[in-house]
Amino acid sequence: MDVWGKMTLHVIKDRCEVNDTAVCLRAICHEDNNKGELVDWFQETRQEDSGILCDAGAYTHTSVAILDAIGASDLPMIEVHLSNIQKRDAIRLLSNVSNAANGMIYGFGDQSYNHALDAMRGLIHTPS
Ligand SMILES: O=C1C[C@@](O)(C(=O)O)C[C@@H](O)[C@@H]1O
Repeated sequence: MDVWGKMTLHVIKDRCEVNDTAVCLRAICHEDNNKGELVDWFQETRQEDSGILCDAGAYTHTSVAILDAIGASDLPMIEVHLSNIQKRDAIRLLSNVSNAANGMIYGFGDQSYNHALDAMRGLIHTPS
């Protein structure tokens, strides 16, 4: 079974990083296999950052450090996954990261990221 699809992260990144000038949204993508680097990345969120889309990969299911770093950023966060983590093996049913998430989008392959960007646009631009 093809779980993740054929789209490379490089292409997904290029697609997400296209400036959306209509709503002043600019995505910056960061990919790292090292959990500490990811924690650093979340801790270094910049003043101009408005939100986080997070696919923590396998760390989703194991990392409290990533959860804490995202929580400390005080930014809206949408958890994203290529695959439907609820439909896979039992170990993926638990997400630590979702405790800091405004919402989750998963199971749409590479389109998950587009849907998550749309959802983030809504979160950022909906007056509270
Ligand atoms: O690394 C990954 C990829 C994933 O985050 C996804 O995007 O489908 C789902 C995780 O369970 C898995 O460990």
